[in-house]
Amino acid sequence: MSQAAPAQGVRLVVVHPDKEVLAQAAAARLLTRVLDVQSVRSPVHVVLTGGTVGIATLAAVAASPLVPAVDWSGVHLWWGDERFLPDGDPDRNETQAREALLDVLVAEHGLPEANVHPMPGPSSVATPEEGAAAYAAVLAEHAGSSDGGVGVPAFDVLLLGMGPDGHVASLFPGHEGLSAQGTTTGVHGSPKPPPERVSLTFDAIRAAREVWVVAAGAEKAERVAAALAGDPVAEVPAAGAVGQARTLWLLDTEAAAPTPAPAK
Ligand SMILES: O=C(O)[C@H](O)[C@@H](O)[C@H](O)[C@H](O)COP(=O)(O)O
Repeated sequence: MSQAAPAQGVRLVVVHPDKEVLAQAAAARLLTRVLDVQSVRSPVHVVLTGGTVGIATLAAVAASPLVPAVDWSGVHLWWGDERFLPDGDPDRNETQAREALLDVLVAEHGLPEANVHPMPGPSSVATPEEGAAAYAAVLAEHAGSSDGGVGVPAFDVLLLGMGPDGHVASLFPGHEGLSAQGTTTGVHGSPKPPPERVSLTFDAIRAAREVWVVAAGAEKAERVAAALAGDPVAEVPAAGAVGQARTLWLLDTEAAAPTPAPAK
């Protein structure tokens, strides 16, 4: 896998006072971006992320007065990764997203259940690899001509949280998933529990029109700085999270804090 992420599109770094404001701002940005895209094309494809900031963003969307402005019948929701746990498990990213937002969108705002595309878990497949293969097939079914032949829809916004080790989705430093071929990969030995997961690959992530990395907390600052400095993707996977047109880093002040230079 190439060490450095390909330079493509514009990168913006936006710093917010704290993680609550970050989630509110990311939610408002997401809703207005979906509205803008709907004014020129349909459907709109959005990739969701797990993690505390990702789920807080979805909860902020649910509380927003802008929700009724979106035609949810024309929105498809995907995941960047999923913990390989049974359907309904409280630790699944899907479960947390449904509780935070999706249940209301389906029940009250016309989001078709068929437009919600969760990654398979042990309730329907035997291994993370089977889950990855099944998800790749669904992604390919929805791929348009504008995905550059990658085999995924042209994701309009792909949300990613970032771990303190610089991982995004379930792509961890030094793990083989970083160089996985295709659009999805099974993950074993995740340093962040649970150990088994399903993840999009970088090929899928980089096919997105826009990639938004949301990160909060002092424990992220050093890896945020490393990613923004363009350190090798194998060391800081977030450095590889680049969108075709735009990459946004949406941070709170703690995650954006300058970090001391390493001792000589
Ligand atoms: O399955 C997961 O846990 C997420 O997809 C993962 O990639 C998460 O986004 C980061 O670990 C950041 O999580 P926090 O925002 O909670 O630090």
